[in-house]
Amino acid sequence: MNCITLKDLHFSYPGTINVFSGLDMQIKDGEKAGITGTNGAGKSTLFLLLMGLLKPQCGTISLWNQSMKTEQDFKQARLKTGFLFQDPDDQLFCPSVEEDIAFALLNRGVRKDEALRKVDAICDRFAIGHLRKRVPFHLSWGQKRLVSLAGILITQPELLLLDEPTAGADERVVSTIVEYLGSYGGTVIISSHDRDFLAATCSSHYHLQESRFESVH
Ligand SMILES: Nc1ncnc2c1ncn2[C@@H]1O[C@H](COP(=O)(O)OP(=O)(O)OP(=O)(O)O)[C@@H](O)[C@H]1O
Repeated sequence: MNCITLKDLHFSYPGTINVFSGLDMQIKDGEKAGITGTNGAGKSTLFLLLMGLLKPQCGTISLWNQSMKTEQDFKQARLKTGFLFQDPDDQLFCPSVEEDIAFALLNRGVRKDEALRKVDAICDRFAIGHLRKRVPFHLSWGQKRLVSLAGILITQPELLLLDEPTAGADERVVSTIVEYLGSYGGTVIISSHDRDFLAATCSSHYHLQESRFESVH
């Protein structure tokens, strides 16, 4: 089964040239796909379209073989998807790290004591327990990256969309992410300019350029 199928997708930002004019793409369920592409090729835009945060002018987006037609369709799909924004400042908005990490669980109706137990576990795994009471806005870039990741992984999503997860991250953060992805059983799409990181984490490699999504061997 395909996790993602895009057919003849057209998208442009208001008043600008087309980012995509006829993009086709398929990602299988369970695939770990790395995406490369030059600056401005549309990798972040692609993720925003997959999350339903941008709407294509035409073409179809199917997730788990279901065509995404309405906001409700995307809402359901988002419950099963973890999206790491390229800029962690777009992701973190709570007054404390602990609240940010627990947010998605509480938003899904998980009880507070259970959510906090899961926060304990993921903070241990990512060695960020000492940051729990800190204000996310004041963290370093790499710390923000780990907290953002913890906040999306805590729900154990079936699909992970990671937009340049290693940008600005030190070796420890990178190896924490590599280790996590090594034991992750879902579908992952990673946009990155770091080919070594993609080789360490992905089973397939695609290049995005001028609306073409092509497999790289
Ligand atoms: N909000 C916006 N309004 C107008 N144009 C935008 C907007 N966001 C992105 N773009 C343009 O859309 C194109 C695709 O941008 P996008 O950020 O998706 O590329 P990218 O492949 O992720 O690039 P990078 O590797 O630099 O992160 C670029 O030409 C960019 O300037």
